Amino acid sequence: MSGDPANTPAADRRGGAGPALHLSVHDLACRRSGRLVFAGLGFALGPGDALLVTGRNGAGKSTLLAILAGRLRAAAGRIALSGAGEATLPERLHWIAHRDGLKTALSARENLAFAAAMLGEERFAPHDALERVGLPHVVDMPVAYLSAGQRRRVALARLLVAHRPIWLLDEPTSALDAASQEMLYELMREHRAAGGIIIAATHLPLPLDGAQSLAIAAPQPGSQAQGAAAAPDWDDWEIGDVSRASAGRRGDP
Ligand SMILES: Nc1ncnc2c1ncn2[C@@H]1O[C@H](COP(=O)(O)OP(=O)(O)OP(=O)(O)O)[C@@H](O)[C@H]1O
Repeated sequence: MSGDPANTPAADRRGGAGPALHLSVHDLACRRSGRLVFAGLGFALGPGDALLVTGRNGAGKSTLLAILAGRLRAAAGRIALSGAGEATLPERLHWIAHRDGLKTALSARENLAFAAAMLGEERFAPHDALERVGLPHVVDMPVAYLSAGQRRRVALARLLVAHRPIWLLDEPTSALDAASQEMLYELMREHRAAGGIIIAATHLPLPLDGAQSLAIAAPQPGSQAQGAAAAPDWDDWEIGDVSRASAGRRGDP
């Protein structure tokens, strides 16, 4: 399939055949090891939108992404997803975390084939995705033999082997040289032009035109995470439907 947004059908530009996807977060709070990490976080994103999440080390940027990915439970708040049909939020997103999640004994191609099989909605073939991130020469090399920047690029190639309309990117430029950063910026531009949503946690400026900003600050002394985490329920919610509260899925490891 072509990666050129101009060749993408209108339904695909909205992230699928259904209605446009919207994601909103209201009054989100998180505790880790009993300590309140953040409280009162909120934002609303639609097709083509981007959110830059900033904050000092330990502010909770990765924690926010992990909650959205369904890996951590929020202490309070609501996450509303509409336009996803029967799909859950974790089923509609890619999460490129600090750890690359690659199997070191497998080749780059095998890692991407595995990811495509796991994620479904196949898009680029593994070889084509590796070509796109500038790594056609390492397709059959075990990931253990790759440099940090090459491994990061293989991880980023996962964005291309399966279609997911929401990208969660944690320090996406980490270990990338200048040319690879430009490649990533182009992928992000194409994704947004095709109606995708990007949430990026970063310490460095990223060229995401018109992006919203969310600066996570330390919670005020005495602030509370009100309410209990609800059971996960990722139905097709309407934004602002406050009667249907949700939080993440699992407790802190
Ligand atoms: N596995 C864990 N168990 C308990 N607490 C954790 C765990 N991992 C992180 N934390 C705590 O959660 C808080 C938020 O951490 P997080 O990694 O989300 O911060 P961050 O803003 O992404 O930081 P950085 O800029 O350093 O990447 C920190 O206080 C950290 O100590």
